[in-house]
Amino acid sequence: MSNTGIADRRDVARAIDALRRGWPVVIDEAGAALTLLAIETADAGRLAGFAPDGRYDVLVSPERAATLMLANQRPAAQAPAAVRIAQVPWLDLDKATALADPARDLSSPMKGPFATRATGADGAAAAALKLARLAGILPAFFVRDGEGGSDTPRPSAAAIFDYDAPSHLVIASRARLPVAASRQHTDIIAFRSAEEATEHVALVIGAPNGRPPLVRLHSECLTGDVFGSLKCDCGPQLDGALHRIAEEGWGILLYLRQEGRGIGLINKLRAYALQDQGFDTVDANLRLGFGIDERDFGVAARMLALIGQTRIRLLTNNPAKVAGLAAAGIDIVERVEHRVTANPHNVDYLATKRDRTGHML
Ligand SMILES: Nc1nc2c(ncn2[C@@H]2O[C@H](COP(=O)(O)OP(=O)(O)OP(=O)(O)O)[C@@H](O)[C@H]2O)c(=O)[nH]1
Ligand SMILES: [Zn+2]
Repeated sequence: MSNTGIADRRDVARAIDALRRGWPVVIDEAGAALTLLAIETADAGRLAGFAPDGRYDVLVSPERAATLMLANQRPAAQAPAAVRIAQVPWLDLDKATALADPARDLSSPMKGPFATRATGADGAAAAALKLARLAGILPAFFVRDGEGGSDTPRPSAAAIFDYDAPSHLVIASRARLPVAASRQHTDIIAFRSAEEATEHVALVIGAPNGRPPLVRLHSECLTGDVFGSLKCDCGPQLDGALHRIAEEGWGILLYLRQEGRGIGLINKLRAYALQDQGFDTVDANLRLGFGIDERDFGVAARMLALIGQTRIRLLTNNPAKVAGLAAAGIDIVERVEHRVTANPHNVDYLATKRDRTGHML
């Protein structure tokens, strides 16, 4: 179970809420603390309240720093948790926004030079980036050392890292759900963690027949699943997976609420805007300051364990899903290829999956 208590988790929840509203947050880490204000949700008044003396630095992710061609001075083997850009007189809200938001990279190229300095608290800085992802905002902050006000949410770095641990997930409800793809008995199971608003779902099609179930991990894609977007392959993959499982007569589709490979809908649409400028799906994520794939497949392993099916056949082309599930204790007896027909709009996306993220296509 969890390493952190209810009070810790409440502090993380309050911090996520505060970031989205443009309020400051303090992250505690053994003896050091960072006070943060998210750049995306800041405005002039909030920034003045955050730093009445006008003193602040800017904290960005290593991925964003690489795009900006900045890095903390460290041995190369020791990748920085985050990169802290020291304040210079002209680093105002507008310039900080340009540092944070790649939408303006082409129209307003960066002005420098910038100097970087030690983050002050590496664990807290790394936790800040995770908090941004949990809040669905750009991972970039105004930062000061030490205390905030007495009413400022103050989670520990450890509580932030533990916050979305798969062990918090429980089955909340199970019901019958006839679906167009299948004539077999189908159940829908909803999972919930007290911490997160998102509800993961499993469709259990057919009944155990002695063979390990055919399992598909599908990550949420609003644009592809609901609107029939042609930019990706999600819609046809979802439909194809349901039919494939139905043909087998027994299997499970996990619908994981990990929109945009874990960066959330708004950040995915920001990545799409960058793709409109010519960047591919990998570079768009990196320019935004995220990893290429921010999903944790431990959640899927936990769902399978709760359903009681930990020996499976996995429908995927993605080696990271195989590795992630195996690392979380799932026995994958077979990987089953999951191809769909390309279209003119997603042919480059599929080529990038093959060439840059190791998909077996
Ligand atoms: N950040 C980002 N996410 C995307 C983009 N295109 C699709 N996605 C997301 O990628 C996820 C789709 O992943 P999956 O269908 O699980 O496929 P996969 O990881 O490529 O692996 P397979 O099992 O081989 O299909 C969904 O969450 C989509 O929202 C993109 O350009 N940028
Ligand atoms: Zn998609």
